[in-house]
This record gives sequence, structure tokens and C-alpha cells, in this order.
Amino acid sequence: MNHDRTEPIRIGRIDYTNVWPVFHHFEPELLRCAPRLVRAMPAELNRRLREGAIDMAAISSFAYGLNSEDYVLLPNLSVSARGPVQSILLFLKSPLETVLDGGRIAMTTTSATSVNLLKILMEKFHGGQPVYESAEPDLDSMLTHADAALLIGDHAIRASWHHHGYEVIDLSESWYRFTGMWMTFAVWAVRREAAAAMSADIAEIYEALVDSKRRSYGDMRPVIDHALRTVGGTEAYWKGYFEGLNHDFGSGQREGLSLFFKYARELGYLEKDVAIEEWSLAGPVATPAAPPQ
Ligand SMILES: C=C(O[C@@H]1C=C(C(=O)O)C=C[C@H]1O)C(=O)O
Repeated sequence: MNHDRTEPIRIGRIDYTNVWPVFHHFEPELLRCAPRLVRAMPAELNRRLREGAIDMAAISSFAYGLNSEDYVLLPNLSVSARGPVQSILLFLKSPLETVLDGGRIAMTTTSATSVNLLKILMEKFHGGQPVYESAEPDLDSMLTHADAALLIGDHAIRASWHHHGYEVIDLSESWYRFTGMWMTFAVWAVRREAAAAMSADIAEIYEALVDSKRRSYGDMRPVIDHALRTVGGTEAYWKGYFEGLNHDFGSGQREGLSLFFKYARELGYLEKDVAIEEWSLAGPVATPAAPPQ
């Protein structure tokens, strides 16, 4: 299902708070190319981009790894952390030793990156062999059957606010402790044929996203207010949450992501090596006008 060039370009937006700094000031209706915005959970956007039902999206970094030959990355945009992230959480009903020794872990259906990060941490770094199952992101129902539950995004944030008494492991913190590296959870990917056919639209959207990110980082207050109004929690919580997140994609994030792909490959969760390829801005917008003849 490739893009019909008479239709507006279709963009996927992850329906979790972690992407807000990039989208908060992004106003598609003000853009010349008038893109259509589709909001969904990461796993749903991963699927729609793969099927060509959308042209570009913030998707799970692991989904980029699975289909990298079909995609290019938008430079300098990601959802990353170097240390605790507070929204990629493993809730333990049983002790970690029990979980590692054939215990059952229920994993949210909304994720692709974090489920594989969990497997790397459990198997490579802890030497364990849990049994994994997919489940709808509801902590109570997950833990009626399983010894541990993985939640991400706002599902993890809301669950962490409840006094459930479970031990909680922040997977981004574990990754940092074991590797000393950045962890990149989401990237902005564009289907190759869309990048070729609609490069001017993509350049316009890209500049608007980067501008939105720049404004959010200049003043996180409006993003925090929006989170308070729509999700709840406290101002201190959201301030700390956005401080722990990072939305750049530079050499540190790239190295961390390459290591993540390497380990996923080693364990057989990726079938091939991944070459990370960023979209070149040498499209019509970035190319200077030809000098007069
Ligand atoms: C940091 C987060 O990163 C997310 C994790 C993803 C995944 O595990 O596949 C995908 C997109 C990101 O929104 C989060 O959900 O809180």
C-alpha cells in the first residue's frame, strides 16, 4: 500500500507523553504540505509504516532495525535516555532470581524496542531464561498470571504512581549500568519511496519538528502543563520526567543503538546486521538555488 501522490503525506505520532517535546509545537495545519497525523501506540505505528499505510512516523527503534532497508531516519530526532527513563518499567511480583530461572514475564503489546531490550538484559546480562508472553498493558491482569510485567510509556508511568508494592526495574537504567551507553527507544523513520517522491514535504515537516523540539527545550513549561492537565501527576514528576528524556540523535545515541542492534542480532532477535542510514537534507529545501546563468 504505497502512497497515492494526490493524497496528503501521512505522519504517525506515538500516543505517549514521551514524544511531546517534539510534537507539542508542531502544527500540521499550518504547513504547506498539510500532512495527515495518525496517533497510535508504537507497535501499531510500526505495523502501519511497514505496510505503507503511513509514510513517516516516530516508531520503535527495533522496528527500524527489522526493516532498515525500507526506511531512512530523520536526523537528530529520537526518544532516548542515558540512565533512568521512568517509563520503561519491569514490575516484579516474584524475586528477580525466580523470574530469571524460567519465570513468566508478561510484556506489553504496545512495544517493540523494550521487549527486546528486556530479553537482552535478562539473557545476556543476567544469564537468565524467562518465558515471555504478550499481554494487554494492564498491570493487575498481567500479574495474575505472570511473575513480572513490562509496561512502557504512559501505561508504565500511571502504574508507577500506584502503591502496588512491587519491586520495579527501570530498563533504561539497567542498560546504562551494564553498557555505559545511551538507549534509543524511538526514531523518526521515513519510507524510502516517500523520501524519494516527497522530499520537499519531508523537509518541510522535518524543519517543523525540529523547530517544535527547539521551542520545547527552550521552555518545557507548556509541555509540563499539558501533561498535568491530560495525564495527571505532579509538576515535579513531569519536570524530572522530561529532564531524563532526550530527543536528539547524535553520535552517542547512534553508538548505543548500534550496540543494541548488535546484541539483538547475537541473541537471534534480529536476523541481519543493521546499517543505520539517515536521510540527507540535500533535498530541494536544503539545496541552494542554482546561480543565474
Ligand atoms: C521511552 C519510551 O519509549 C518508547 C518505547 C518504544 C518501544 O518499546 O517500542 C517505542 C516508542 C517509545 O515511545 C516510552 O515508551 O516511555
